[in-house]
Amino acid sequence: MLFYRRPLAAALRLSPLSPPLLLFFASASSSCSPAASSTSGARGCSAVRMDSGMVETASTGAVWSTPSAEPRSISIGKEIFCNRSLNMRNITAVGFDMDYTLAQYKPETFEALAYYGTIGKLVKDLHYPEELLTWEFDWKYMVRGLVLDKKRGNILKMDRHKYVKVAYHGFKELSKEEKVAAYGSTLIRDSFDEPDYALIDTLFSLGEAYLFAQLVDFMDNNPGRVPAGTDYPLMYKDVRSAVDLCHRDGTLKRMVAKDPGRYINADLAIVPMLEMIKKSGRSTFLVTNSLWDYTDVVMNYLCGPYTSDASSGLNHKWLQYFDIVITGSSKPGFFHDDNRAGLFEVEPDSGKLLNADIQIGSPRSSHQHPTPVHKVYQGGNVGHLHRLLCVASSSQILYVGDHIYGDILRSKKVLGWRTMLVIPELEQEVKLLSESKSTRKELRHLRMERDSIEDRIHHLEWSLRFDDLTENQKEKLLSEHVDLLQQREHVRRLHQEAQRQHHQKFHKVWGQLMKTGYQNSRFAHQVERFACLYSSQVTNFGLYSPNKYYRPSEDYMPHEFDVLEL
Ligand SMILES: Nc1nc2c(ncn2[C@@H]2O[C@H](COP(=O)(O)O)[C@@H](O)[C@H]2O)c(=O)[nH]1
Ligand SMILES: [Mg+2]
Repeated sequence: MLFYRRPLAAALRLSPLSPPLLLFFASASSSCSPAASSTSGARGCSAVRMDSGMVETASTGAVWSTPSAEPRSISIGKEIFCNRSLNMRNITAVGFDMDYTLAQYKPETFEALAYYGTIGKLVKDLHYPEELLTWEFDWKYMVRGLVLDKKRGNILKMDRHKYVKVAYHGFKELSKEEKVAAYGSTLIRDSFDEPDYALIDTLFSLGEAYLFAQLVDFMDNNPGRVPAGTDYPLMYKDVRSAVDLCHRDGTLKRMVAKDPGRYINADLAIVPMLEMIKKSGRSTFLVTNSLWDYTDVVMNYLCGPYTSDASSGLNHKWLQYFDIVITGSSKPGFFHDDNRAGLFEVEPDSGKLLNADIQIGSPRSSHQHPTPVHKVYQGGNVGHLHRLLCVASSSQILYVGDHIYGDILRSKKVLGWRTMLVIPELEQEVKLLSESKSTRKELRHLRMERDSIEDRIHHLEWSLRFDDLTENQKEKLLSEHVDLLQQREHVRRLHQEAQRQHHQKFHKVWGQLMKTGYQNSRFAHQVERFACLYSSQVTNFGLYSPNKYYRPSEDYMPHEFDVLEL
């Protein structure tokens, strides 16, 4: 049966500020009291259950300043790692992103919601076959840092030089030859960027990447069953539009508002961390792309144990922990100086937007609290924020976010903000890494052995070129050569298998997040370049002194590894 394409349904073009949506969240508020939240949020417990298998939420609520008899040690999975030195004494304002930074979504429920919502729209609005409704989502399959090749229907993992090291067509792994044929040309180095490629650089994108792979497989095996005229890029576009709509039309947010604990990990350490920052004399701010009504739902849930009483739903008390809140910020555009987006004041109870005809103080030097007239805004740009915060220099701002492009790259590169990237996957990665010391040693030995055999082979082949060898000598060298080739093949296989097993401990398909083979992955490279600090959870920030001087570890070049026996 053929399904015909029609232009993207008008339904896929809702305005982000659609009034019904704002109204919906205003009326949904009563269902968001702590009493209405689900059991999985573990609210009120002294520790939070690790639901996702990926994220261990911080969670006794203890912060650095909590009095304790013994000095606390920080487990490696909760450490803050430093790429570029940062003295907190120079920081006068600490800002936070909300989604996937303060609010850690549970992928098994939240991303599943996005996945099934997207399929619903593909079938209903874009005439994909109903069979898609029976598909299932493996939320652990895709990882951050992957790149989708929209034209070829491939999913790629690259190293820091943008060499494709792992590649799948749908769910079928490409052979080495196929990889080289598609991506091996060193003359035409692809940038692997939009519009032909899509970067899976936020946890929000895991579902759409998985669905794309499923659709590629489906189309290959059932060419007549996707809407006529559909090819891989168009399929990606359809998925993207449908995901986008799920974020805008309430498919996701309505469900989260009904039961935040089902979709978001509660984290009792958020409020103590924010309080500690404020007590240290710094301003705090929130800049999120979410609109006010949803921001209020999520923040009320996250700060709820400290601010809610039985009679109130969304009481906005969480606002006390922030000096400025900017919603609907449209990052990364927000960070562009030439962004002319208007700034609106948000009236918290009604959600009404008013023109922000504000009297904002001029920049002051250091450690002075801003005294803005209002607290909650929508839109605007970084210039507005600087004036609201009264910072003298952008390097006095530390911003914590989860999205390299949306939160970190531009804010650091162009504005000079200091940045911290939240990478929930890191907790598991460092744990496995610390357990794999002996395997890594073994891998290094195998690699050295392979190198040494290869050198002997080359030497032998060189010797065989000389004419003055007797037949006897030649025969001996040739038989040694055969032996060495066998040995090399043996060690190569051992090494390859050990390497494969080592990577599979991290992820069955894509391996270690921060590495591809021996090289840093493209994702790791971006973390290194753009994030001053990085850590598994935002609340790890509360485990350190607010005046800490973060210093990077020593850099090493390849020659130093051998000389220093690292
Ligand atoms: N319209 C779309 N919105 C999206 C998409 N992916 C995520 N989102 C929304 O962005 C904000 C992220 O907020 P922040 O706090 O991290 O700045 C949140 O409301 C998401 O729902 C998308 O593809 N389209
Ligand atoms: Mg975010």
